[in-house]
Amino acid sequence: MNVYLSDILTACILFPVVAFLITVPYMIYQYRRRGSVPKLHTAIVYSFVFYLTCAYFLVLLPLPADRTAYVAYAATPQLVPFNFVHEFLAETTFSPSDPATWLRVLRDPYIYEAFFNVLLLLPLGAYLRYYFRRRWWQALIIGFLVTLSFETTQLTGLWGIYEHPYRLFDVDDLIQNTLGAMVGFWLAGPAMRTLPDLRTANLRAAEAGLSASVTRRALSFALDSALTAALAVGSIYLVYRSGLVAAPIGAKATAAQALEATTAQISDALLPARLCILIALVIVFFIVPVVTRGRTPAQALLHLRIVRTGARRASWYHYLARYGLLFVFIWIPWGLFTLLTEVGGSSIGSEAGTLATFASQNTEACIAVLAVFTVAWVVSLIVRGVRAASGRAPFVMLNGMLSRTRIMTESGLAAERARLSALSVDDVRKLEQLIAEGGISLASLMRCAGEAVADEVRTWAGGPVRVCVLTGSGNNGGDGWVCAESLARSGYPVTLITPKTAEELTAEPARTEARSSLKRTLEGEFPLTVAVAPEADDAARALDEAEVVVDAILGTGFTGSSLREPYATWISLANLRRFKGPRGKGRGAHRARTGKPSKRASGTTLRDRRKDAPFAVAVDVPSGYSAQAATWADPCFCADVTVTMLAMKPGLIASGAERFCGQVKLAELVDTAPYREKLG
Ligand SMILES: NC(=O)C1=CN([C@@H]2O[C@H](COP(=O)(O)OP(=O)(O)OC[C@H]3O[C@@H](n4cnc5c(N)ncnc54)[C@H](O)[C@@H]3O)[C@@H](O)[C@H]2O)[C@H](O)CC1
Ligand SMILES: [K+]
Repeated sequence: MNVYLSDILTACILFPVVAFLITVPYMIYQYRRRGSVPKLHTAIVYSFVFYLTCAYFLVLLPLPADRTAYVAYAATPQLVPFNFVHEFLAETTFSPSDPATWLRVLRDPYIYEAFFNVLLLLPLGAYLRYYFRRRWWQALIIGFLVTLSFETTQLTGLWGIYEHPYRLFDVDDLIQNTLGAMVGFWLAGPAMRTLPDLRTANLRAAEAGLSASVTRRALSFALDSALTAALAVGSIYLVYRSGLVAAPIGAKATAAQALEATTAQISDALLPARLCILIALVIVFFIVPVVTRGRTPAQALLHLRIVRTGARRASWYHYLARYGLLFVFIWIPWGLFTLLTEVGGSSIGSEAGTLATFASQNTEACIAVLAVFTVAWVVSLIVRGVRAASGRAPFVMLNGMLSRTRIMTESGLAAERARLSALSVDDVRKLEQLIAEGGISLASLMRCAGEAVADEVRTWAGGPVRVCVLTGSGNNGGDGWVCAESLARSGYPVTLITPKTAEELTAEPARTEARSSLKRTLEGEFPLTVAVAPEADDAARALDEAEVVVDAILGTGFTGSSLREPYATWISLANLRRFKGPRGKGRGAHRARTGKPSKRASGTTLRDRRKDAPFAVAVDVPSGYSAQAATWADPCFCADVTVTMLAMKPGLIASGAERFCGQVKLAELVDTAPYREKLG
């Protein structure tokens, strides 16, 4: 026991630091991928690394005194399964009928060691289910492999470092540890009902990453400044080292010599150093952005870009104006300050003479101006920073305003450009025709559209979860068929709900795609459950079981102000499932039976979705929502993400669209630029 405790104590002191160092690359990866570090994920990864480090060291320690130490009890592996039960029964005085012996059981080494062995891998099982979203059999295999690695490390004397095994290879440890992983896995299930859904946290992190936050920009400026400083210091060192110019004060100068040097001498000799600083600034803040079309080195690292207002590409003079102004603003208070401090100096340059005389006569006034300027600058910076942090306004600095430039994230820029190049629904149809005339068939567009939605599901789910695809009888439904096939092929259990058989569909290419997909699944190429015009109860069951719902009922072909059956019921059921939970879990039984639309269920925001709600993806546009007019029917599908095809549509970028569309992502499917030109 003491061994365990002292090991835990060492771990408590040392491992938090080690775990943090291991977590840092993860944070950098997340920052670059999503543009923000998801706090919850980072905390979980940190705790996981910390736990694994502790667990491994608990297994390794204590080490033998020297490399050749022979540990007698560890020499022969214990290969009899459940040996600890035999040993316990042979030695124990425990009797179920005698309560006085009950406590003794807990103090029996066979029992508490078994208990600790189970406890050791219990967190692993929980992490595997909650964070890594593994299935039970995957947790079983991983749990077993981890414990096997523990035992083998002991058996091989830390992989040959020690000449003999120093801890016993015990098959019972394997059994108990693996059991622990499974207990953790099962306990995580109920716990997950109250724990936050990490996949939604991912969605929020990606959303947060769209905007160039103040912290991200401050970090980028700090990194660029550090790089500039490094370049400047390096080049100054090289310049003076080369002997081409005299150092301001000779390396071997005495203090007296240094004091004798006049301000002018120092100023002359400092000129090359000042030039070095200027060149470093020009390289980092001008030349690199020109070469990379709008990114300083740190901005490239943090996925930021300088653009003109309106998300247009900036030119070289924009970078010059932006950073030129910034450094002028930074320099003004500094220059004023220098001027003031140099007053009374013996040799002020003639050009500064008049100013200096003025400054010497009005020192207090100059200090006041300097203070007011600096305070106003800092206060305005803080005010704009706070406003930006609260999401009320983008963080625009004065130099940005004057140079008409902005800093945006790469993902935010893509979203903004997509928003600015939105097309009306009619234009999207014309675009489709132009693309088809250009040689890319509508069927292949449909395949790309379905794949784009399937990719979105895969990114979110991270593993094969149960999916329910709701399809309509038009081409939006066709996208749904392609998506269902793609997911089924990657091992996702998919149920596709359709109002008609594939044969009865009339829209093309949806009919052809649905028929061939059905043929392939009937031939056994991939498993797909197809429910044709199911009863409301059956549809509800499929939705209750699903972890992802794909809405491919209606797209841009939706007309009117209400939905016809069976779509209205399906959408109500999907919304009910997301906002009220599965049947029998707080949802009215009568509503569950009839699938009667609930007014409250539609048009609720992401915040109101249940934690265990399935992830909802709308294909092109949520069904019941007008992609053109931004009006909606009751019910209207509420999505977490809408994957829209070819171009953004006016309804998707209208204010309040988020309520139904969630996050809107553009799937361009093909390079639309040449066809847009033809569209005029
Ligand atoms: N055109 C292409 O090749 C591609 C299209 N893509 C996807 O297709 C849809 C647009 O398809 P379309 O067939 O024009 O319309 P819908 O599927 O959205 O709907 C038509 C279908 O819906 C019925 N309907 C209309 N209004 C209602 C209503 N109020 N209630 C019930 N039913 C209604 C109508 O009768 C028709 O049967 C587009 O959004 C894309 O998702 C591909 O992305 C690319 C190729
Ligand atoms: K849809």
